[in-house]
Amino acid sequence: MGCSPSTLLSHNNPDGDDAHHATDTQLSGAGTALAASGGGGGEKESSLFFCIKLRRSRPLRRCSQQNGGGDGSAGSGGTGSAINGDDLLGHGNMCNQALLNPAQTKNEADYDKICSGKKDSIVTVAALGNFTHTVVRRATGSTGTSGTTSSGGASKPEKRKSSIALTPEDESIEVYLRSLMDVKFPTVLPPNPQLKALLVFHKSDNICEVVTEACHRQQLDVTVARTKEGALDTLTNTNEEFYHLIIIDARSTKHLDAEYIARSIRHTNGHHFTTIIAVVKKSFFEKDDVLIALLDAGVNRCVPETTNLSMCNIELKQILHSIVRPHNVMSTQQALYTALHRLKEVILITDNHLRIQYANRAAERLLNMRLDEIISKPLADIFISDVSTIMIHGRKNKEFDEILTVRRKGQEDVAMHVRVIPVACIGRTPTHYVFNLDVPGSHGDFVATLPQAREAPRGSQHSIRRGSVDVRSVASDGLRRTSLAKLTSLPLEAPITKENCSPDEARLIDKVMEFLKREGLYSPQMKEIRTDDPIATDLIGALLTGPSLYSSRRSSNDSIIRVGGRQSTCMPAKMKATPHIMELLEESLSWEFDIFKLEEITEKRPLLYLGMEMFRRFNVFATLNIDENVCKSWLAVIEANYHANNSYHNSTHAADVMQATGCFLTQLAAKDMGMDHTDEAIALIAAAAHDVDHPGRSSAFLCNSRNTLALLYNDLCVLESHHASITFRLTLSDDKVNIFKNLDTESYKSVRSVVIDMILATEMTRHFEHLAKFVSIFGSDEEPKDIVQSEEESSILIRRMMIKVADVSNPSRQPSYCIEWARRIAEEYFTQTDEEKAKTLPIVMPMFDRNTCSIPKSQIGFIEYIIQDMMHAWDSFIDMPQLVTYMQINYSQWKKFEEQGVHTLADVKSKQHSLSVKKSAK
Ligand SMILES: Nc1ncnc2c1ncn2[C@@H]1O[C@@H]2COP(=O)(O)O[C@H]2[C@H]1O
Repeated sequence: MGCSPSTLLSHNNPDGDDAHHATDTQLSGAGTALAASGGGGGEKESSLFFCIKLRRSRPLRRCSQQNGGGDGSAGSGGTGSAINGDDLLGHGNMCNQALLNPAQTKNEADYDKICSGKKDSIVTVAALGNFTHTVVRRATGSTGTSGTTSSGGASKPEKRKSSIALTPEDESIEVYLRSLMDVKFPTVLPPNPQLKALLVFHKSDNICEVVTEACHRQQLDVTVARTKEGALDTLTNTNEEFYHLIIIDARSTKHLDAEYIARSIRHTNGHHFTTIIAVVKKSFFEKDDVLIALLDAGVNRCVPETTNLSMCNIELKQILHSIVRPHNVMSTQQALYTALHRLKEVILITDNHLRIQYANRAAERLLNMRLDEIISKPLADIFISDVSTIMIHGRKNKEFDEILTVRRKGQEDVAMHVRVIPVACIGRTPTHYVFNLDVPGSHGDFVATLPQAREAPRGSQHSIRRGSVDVRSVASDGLRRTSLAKLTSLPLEAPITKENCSPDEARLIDKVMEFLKREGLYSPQMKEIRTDDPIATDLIGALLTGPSLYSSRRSSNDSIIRVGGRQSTCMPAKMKATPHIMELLEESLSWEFDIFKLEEITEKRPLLYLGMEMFRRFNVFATLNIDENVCKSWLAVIEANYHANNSYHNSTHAADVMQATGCFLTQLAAKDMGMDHTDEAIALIAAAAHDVDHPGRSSAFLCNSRNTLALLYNDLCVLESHHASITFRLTLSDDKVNIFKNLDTESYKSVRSVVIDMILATEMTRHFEHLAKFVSIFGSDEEPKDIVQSEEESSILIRRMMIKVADVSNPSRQPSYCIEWARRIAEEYFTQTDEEKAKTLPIVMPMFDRNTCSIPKSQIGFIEYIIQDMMHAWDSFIDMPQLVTYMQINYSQWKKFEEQGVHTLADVKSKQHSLSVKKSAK
């Protein structure tokens, strides 16, 4: 046995005695992984780590990662065993492994001494990063070689007795133990600098003094803050400041708000794994809710105040041992997973039944599938070759190394060099297999050179400047692509100009303008509508202008609108997914999906069926940690609260928006811009619920008719506020439909705020503001570094734009669907006008009279003023040229209809009929 790579997936018991843990291989294995990544510089490279295998009864051998192990049995060849700590001990040798920084090793570890071959020598060597200590002790008590602290290791070890047989006079004993503690966790290289503690106490009373003294006894580097601002400043202001442990005085809320401080720390970058302790009054433990509040805020543990130094010391020791150290390890592992995820090489990890459990980004790219399509897949599905020999090798703890053919979704198969390492998290039989795939002969770059046809630019912010399809070649209907220059120059001018100022000042003004645009301080005006186009004026005016326009008109107290108070209790969600429905839903992520067919074959319950399909495809059940039946009931309740008698704003529209959202999420993921699972779930939920309980009348109508909703929301964003509000009222009304019930308080809050934000973004009066912000960020010619925009701010803009586009994507659907949507919305508008007339209410859109209105004209205006720029911007960002293509085709079609004198609903219906007859004749 030599130095063996170990598993990332193993679960070591963090407790237990020190001597035992010194034999753990996890650290050494991971260390070799790092050594490998160090690039094989041999002993000259001080960043490399060597494994030293120490045996009780045989001379010590030293091996580097490069030569594959002391006795050569566990190299990269085919005879290696499953990587397992116990295995190293399993041959009757008392074998320890540890890491040595080679530079230190040469000077400090006396190999000859270690290799003296004395039978009773238990030797442990630990060297950890810049806190390098090599301590070599013999259990007999005679002095071994002790190490020194390298640069950066400022620890002053305290003398103490060891629980194992070490000489009491040894000066490095504390350091030794500390290093030893670190090697016992399944980690690579836990950050092991001087442990730092921040004490947040508003004054230095005796409790604070005892805590401070205890920290000093544990050799913590202590900083004290007296106010919450001071504490938070320390975390954010100082360069790369971090603390392993933060102790907050939570005895009284008068001086310090511990809950607030803890929450803020958790939200500070880089402090997810900081251990937060709250010092509380003894009586505190009687108040369960206070305890929960602190824990919810991110506190790891509450400890009672004490003036007893030794009690405090013991408590602190336990905290360091059982919370701080595992946190340290977890943060290291997290970093490793991140690195693994970004590796150029393809890594897959399966369980012992060869079901895929983990795939890194390169694997997603190779397989041309997204992570959630890969996870849980049987390995046999991604290889054309027979994979049974992998198991056969694995059961014998042998590595596998062969050429296999990999299936790539929608792409040509490819022969890959596949190396498989069996690993055991527990026991000796492999529990997992780690796969490393590469093209034979290539040097890790193959995946990066895969056909880039569907490749998107990488990075967190994606500009829409990159070339998109030349839409002029797609349609020759006179509709011209609006240039991005035009988009970015939406009428956002402020009353200052750049004329007569220096270039520097002009640049500054540009920056300020850019900022102002993004902050929405300047609401862009809509494009000037041609006065000879009264239908467009009516429609666009109604969509983009607030209710004030109508308030001066006549009003009535009377309205037939009854909103809310519909189906709010849980209803049994009966679903009968017939083969027909199932077959149709197979296409549910296609832009050509037939939502009207689904409406028909589900007997007007498309949202339930499509919703379940989307939730399943995007793993929403797992993301929300919720039972499928709860999701089913939720969808059923939401669907029941859409008004089936609305011709447009019914559950088919909701399903359509959800379907479009699913397409966009898929495309974002395919372009390497994918959202995380929670954001995907939120987007789908918001889409499903975004128009729930829509009365089939506009907000202006509700204001004019003094509807209670308009009164409730002060005429502002009446409908959207109502959709968001009722979504949550319905969801929380019954545990059986509460899809959020398993979220913790923080997650629920953030999910809620994003759902609300997305629903409110569908409000059309802010259409150009949202569009302008989106374009100013993603269509900017500046590099993202010049744009002050956090990742979160960017994703807010993307989410808003996504739901907006989905909401009004009907002119970008294939022609027959586009016409049907136009017919439905026109019917709804006409019904509103009918009612306004009947009740002598102000008429919001007088041109939308069923006897006179030209539907093609309304669609031409809608596309020209609302849809066109938005689709170009979105297509340029997400790369879905079909959005623009269909829009162009539909626009031409409406123009033709207009020329042919097609105006009314009856005309459009007859056109629809003749089109469908033509289609079926083909
Ligand atoms: N094809 C269309 N023609 C005219 N107006 C539309 C069309 N599609 C959507 N809309 C309007 O755009 C609005 C977007 O928000 P709502 O769904 O609340 O209401 C929608 C309709 O009023």
